[in-house]
Amino acid sequence: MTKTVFDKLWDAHRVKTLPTGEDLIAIDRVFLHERTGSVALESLLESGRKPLAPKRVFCTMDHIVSTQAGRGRNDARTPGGGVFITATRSAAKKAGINLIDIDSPEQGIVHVISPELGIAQPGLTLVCPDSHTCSQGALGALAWGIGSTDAEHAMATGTLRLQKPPQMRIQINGKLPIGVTAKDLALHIIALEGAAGAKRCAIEYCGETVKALPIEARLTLCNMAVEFAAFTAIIAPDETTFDYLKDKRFSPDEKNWQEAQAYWETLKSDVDADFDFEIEINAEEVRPTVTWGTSPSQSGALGTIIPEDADEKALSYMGLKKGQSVENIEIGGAFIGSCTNARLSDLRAAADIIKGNKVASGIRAICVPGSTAVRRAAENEGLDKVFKDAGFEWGEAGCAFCFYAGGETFKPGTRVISSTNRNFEGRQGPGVRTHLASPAVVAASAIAGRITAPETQT
Ligand SMILES: CC(C)[C@H](C(=O)O)[C@@H](O)C(=O)O
Ligand code: SF4
Repeated sequence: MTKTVFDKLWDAHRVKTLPTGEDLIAIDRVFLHERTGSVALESLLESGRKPLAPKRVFCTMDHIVSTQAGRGRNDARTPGGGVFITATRSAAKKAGINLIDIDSPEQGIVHVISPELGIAQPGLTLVCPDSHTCSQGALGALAWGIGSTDAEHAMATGTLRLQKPPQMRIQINGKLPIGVTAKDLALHIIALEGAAGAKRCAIEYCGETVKALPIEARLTLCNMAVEFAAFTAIIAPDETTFDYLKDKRFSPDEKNWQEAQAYWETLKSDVDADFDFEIEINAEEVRPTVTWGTSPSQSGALGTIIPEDADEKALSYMGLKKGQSVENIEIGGAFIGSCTNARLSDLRAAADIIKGNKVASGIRAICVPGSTAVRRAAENEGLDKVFKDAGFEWGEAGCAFCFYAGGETFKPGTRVISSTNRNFEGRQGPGVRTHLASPAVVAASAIAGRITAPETQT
């Protein structure tokens, strides 16, 4: 019988099929963060249990940590949020799991540091109580977001019961035009198919365009799968994946590398493998894309207009009109950050555009690297200086302005161009209007003071 890469990972982890029709799936790694992981960890300890395999459990501090440089990293940006940090720290120590604490040189957003440290690997199952865990499928892992109760169960038993999801193949062929990124591609696909378009499927992204994407861009593409209502996304591992994983802290060492790679090479869909749904995308048609509404599916290529059938409620929140161009809308804020687009390649792309320019007057522009390692690497290249000289704030690693945590935010009503993944009402703060875009478009717009593409595109 032919199998997809997803079938291969699923079958390799199936402990048994239960009378309910669900499968009991072995979980290789659990990742936690202080916002939701602390609940699971504390509940587990309170019930008198410990993780079955503490060395397979990882925890970082990312969601509520202050990302304002120089303000003291124990200072949570949510009023009253500090308790999540202290409770997580103490529970993680008691449980004996791998804790990547606020002051660790490895600290950062879970979906940024998991690949960076080689925790996400091809062929592994990895779960985290966070919806963007699908990002990590970019490395050929079977990774998906769960709730806190399931996280507790996975830690206690090393398994989870699950109904096998349907599968969707998204084949992307053709060359992305210059200046068009994986973020534009993700927004383009979601706009075409709708926010529910992935029908709770496990998506396999494949095709020549995907093969040509570096790992950081693949992570961006898979990150947005949950905004498309997918169970998760996966990209079959290849040479790009193997090269990326060499010498990472948790990657197989030299002694075990060959054996690991030989297994990883088998993790691809058979030629005649069956999928429940198929979508084909022509990458050449993708343009720099920006959302105009309050769902990631409500977007348009720069140069197009907001459609006549646009959702009224979304337009009223966003203060926009049907027929209005998505280009040249005046902004009040710009944010480069998040697990979608705050890796070194994202910061480099933005810095290239910003270099020698100034943020337009009246605009609050912020760049928050996705991890402390990204921040360090960026500083070694002098990117922090490029951002600061242009008038950007330069933060410490964390989720920061990707989501409103109750503390600092943009002023109500501010229109923000943002490299993040969610533009729901109030996502970045009460009344804040979010336009999702690539780091390049965020950078160009911050300089222009209005939504615009980098010069290569105009
Ligand atoms: C806090 C967490 C549960 C949440 C998620 O699951 O995605 C957050 O990361 C987000 O992006 O909204
Ligand atoms: S950066 Fe944003 S989307 Fe990603 S995990 Fe943090 S809050 Fe969620």
